[in-house]
Amino acid sequence: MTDPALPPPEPVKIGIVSISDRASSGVYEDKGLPALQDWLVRALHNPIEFVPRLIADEQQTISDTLVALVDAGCSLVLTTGGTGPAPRDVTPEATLAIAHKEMPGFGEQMRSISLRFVPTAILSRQVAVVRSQSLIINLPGQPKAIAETLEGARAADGSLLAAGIFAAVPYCIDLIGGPYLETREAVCKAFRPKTAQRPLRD
Ligand SMILES: Nc1ncnc2c1ncn2[C@@H]1O[C@H](COP(=O)(O)OP(=O)(O)OP(=O)(O)O)[C@@H](O)[C@H]1O
Ligand SMILES: Nc1nc2c(c(=O)[nH]1)N[C@H]1C(S)=C(S)[C@@H](COP(=O)(O)O)O[C@H]1N2
Repeated sequence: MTDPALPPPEPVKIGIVSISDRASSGVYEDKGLPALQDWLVRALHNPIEFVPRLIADEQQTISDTLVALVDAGCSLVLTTGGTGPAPRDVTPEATLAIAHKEMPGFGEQMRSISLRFVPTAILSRQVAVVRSQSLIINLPGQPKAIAETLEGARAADGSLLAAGIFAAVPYCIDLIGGPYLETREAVCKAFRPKTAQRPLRD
């Protein structure tokens, strides 16, 4: 049971960016932004202000969009799409171009989790970086890959086979000076060292 004396969760601004030539030009319906939004609402207790962007696979547009979202105060920016090897897949290059620090563990863990779902997981060149007080993470373009990489792989009984990368996101955001993110344990159990933990909400 949640202690009623707990202060309310801090608000957080999150940028969500769907990068797809076809979705951004109307060839197909964008499923990236709804998938990102749905998962984050399920996973977090914090009130979220989403800043959504649907853009084409153009390196400069992607970099400019990421910088604008960071400047607008997004503590977290999640992108989906454009991480593969095709000529128009330039999301990692656009992300690294505006990085202050690279965070290689996120990409490594996402590829490792994703190999439990598809052998082509190794084709994703996804990266994560810190820019100012914002963590930016690339996710693959397949809409189902969003929950897979954020939440992890589960056995039929619901137990975790591989931890999703979101478990490490709240503490990373603590360390770069952002709001205290509180996750719903049924979706994602955030890990923080004991000294950084506040009372759990559920
Ligand atoms: N925003 C999206 N909405 C719905 N489905 C998507 C989206 N992005 C990707 N997909 C699906 O995932 C597949 C792989 O994504 P990928 O990012 O490689 O797309 P793509 O082949 O480069 O084309 P595009 O950039 O035009 O979406 C796509 O072929 C499509 O079926
Ligand atoms: N979890 C997960 N990861 C995944 C996939 C997937 O379906 N699920 N698709 C893979 C495929 S087929 C490709 S080509 C790469 C790059 O995808 P992108 O260009 O859409 O970002 O992500 C890979 N990673």
